[in-house]
Amino acid sequence: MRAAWRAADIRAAEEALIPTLPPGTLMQRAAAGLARRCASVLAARGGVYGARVLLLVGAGNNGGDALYAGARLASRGAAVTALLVAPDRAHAEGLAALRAVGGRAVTELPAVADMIVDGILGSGARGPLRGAAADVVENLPGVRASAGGRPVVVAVDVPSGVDVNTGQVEGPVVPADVTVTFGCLKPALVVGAAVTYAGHVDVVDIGLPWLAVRPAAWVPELSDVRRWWPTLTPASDKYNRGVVGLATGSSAFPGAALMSVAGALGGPTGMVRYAGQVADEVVRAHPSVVPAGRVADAGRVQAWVCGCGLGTDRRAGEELRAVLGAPVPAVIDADALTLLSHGDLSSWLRQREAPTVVTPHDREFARLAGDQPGPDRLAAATELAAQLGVVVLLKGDRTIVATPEGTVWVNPTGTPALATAGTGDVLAGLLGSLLAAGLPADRAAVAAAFTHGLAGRAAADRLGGEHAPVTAPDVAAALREVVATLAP
Ligand SMILES: NC(=O)C1=CN([C@@H]2O[C@H](COP(=O)(O)OP(=O)(O)OC[C@H]3O[C@@H](n4cnc5c(N)ncnc54)[C@H](OP(=O)(O)O)[C@@H]3O)[C@@H](O)[C@H]2O)[C@@H](O)CC1
Ligand SMILES: Nc1ncnc2c1ncn2[C@@H]1O[C@H](COP(=O)(O)OP(=O)(O)O)[C@@H](O)[C@H]1O
Repeated sequence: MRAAWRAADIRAAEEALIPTLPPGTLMQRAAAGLARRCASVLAARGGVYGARVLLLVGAGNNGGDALYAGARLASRGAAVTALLVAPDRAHAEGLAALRAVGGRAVTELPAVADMIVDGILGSGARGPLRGAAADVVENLPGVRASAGGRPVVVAVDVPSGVDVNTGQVEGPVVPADVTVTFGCLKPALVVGAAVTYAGHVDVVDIGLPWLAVRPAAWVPELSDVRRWWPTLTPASDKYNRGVVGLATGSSAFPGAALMSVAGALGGPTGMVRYAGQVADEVVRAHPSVVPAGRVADAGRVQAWVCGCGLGTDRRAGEELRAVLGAPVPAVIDADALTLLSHGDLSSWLRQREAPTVVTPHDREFARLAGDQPGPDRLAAATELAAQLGVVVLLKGDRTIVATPEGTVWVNPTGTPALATAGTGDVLAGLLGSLLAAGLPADRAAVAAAFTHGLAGRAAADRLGGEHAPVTAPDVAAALREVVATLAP
């Protein structure tokens, strides 16, 4: 797993480190890593020698990094020009270093550049880009590469125009093909609208120590999910692998039952029970499922999934009560979230001792929290988790998992291929299976979102690419193949 820290925490760590090192060491490390990456990008596009590199240089140290990196590229034969956004506040030593190797400073945007290095703003950004910085960014689309087409853009630390701590984008922004970030990830590189502007993210080691404060977010990796995933042993049987129950679907929404059951069958449990109005359809589609009409009649399970397509009538409310009253972990999704937001049921949630995961998309989140998550999705998910005392899985292109204790995860595997009806039901079923198999609620939620994202990608690949018309059954089918690759 990788951590994304807030700008102020990184700054504090850097300031503690600086007195222990010769002056300028951190910036030189940053600039060396940046220049290395720029050179490899240029090499792939015809070479460093003779390439026209335009540095966008802001008033702070982010501009300093760009200037020193530009000097390194100039000494390898690149034609480097620095556009000084705030000429009287540009990093003086960096500018001198660039000039010493033949680089030029300008105050007007040139018409041609093969590469743009965006050093306007980094972790010192406050609010949307303003003044001369905003003007420069508005005019960037007019710059063309020598061979025609668009210059390749490398962002220094973060793309200029993003909120480093939340990933919010409110005004003009410099979209990057590559972001070279220093020391560690930042929230804007993993969550929020900013993510789409960062391109490929490279972390350069500048010797920053592991920070002693809680990260803004953790980003899981495949190795984490592999480590957590329950394994089969010769002693496994259908009961000790865990049994998951699904109180989902209704006569009005039979598909939600089928999709959630398909998700559960893709998980690690040994048995799936279904309790609901469409048990016949479920068994016809999935003969291994053990059916019942109501939660009370379903037999023992180690976790419940409730809500996908359940409806919001009196019967649905009774089923949700039965699930909330059961002393086993529960996933509360879709219609069950709407039911929760209505009556007295949220107090049932607080009284539960077994772990609960709620899985809202933005509109369901608004029903629970009173408002949509807004631009700071990390904070929104964390606040709701603390308020309800449950794990919150906030769906989106970067699904967030927040615990009541304040630990936050951002899933990196999401794909727009999942933006289709019923994929949330598949996710809920899979999550229930992981809970029933004994994973702690936060790990189960993180592993489910991660694997679900991989399944969305695999389904799209199988149909020909990311724009293929993926459906929820495709995702459920791909899930079983993805899970097969998780074996140690
Ligand atoms: N610390 C270290 O040891 C290391 C740091 N490193 C590097 O330093 C970077 C952080 O540098 P930094 O703190 O100087 O801030 P930075 O992002 O350059 O911008 C500040 C300037 O921007 C201005 N400004 C702010 N908001 C604005 C807006 N919306 N629109 C327009 N202008 C705005 C603001 O102006 P002011 O508000 O003061 O008028 C101020 O002058 C970091 O990202 C990394 O690249 C690396 O070298 C590794 C070692
Ligand atoms: N643009 C997107 N990028 C990545 N994932 C997405 C995107 N849009 C939706 N998803 C994912 O698809 C799923 C949709 O769930 P949900 O809205 O509950 O659908 P349904 O209720 O129809 O099953 C969630 O896991 C969500 O994170």
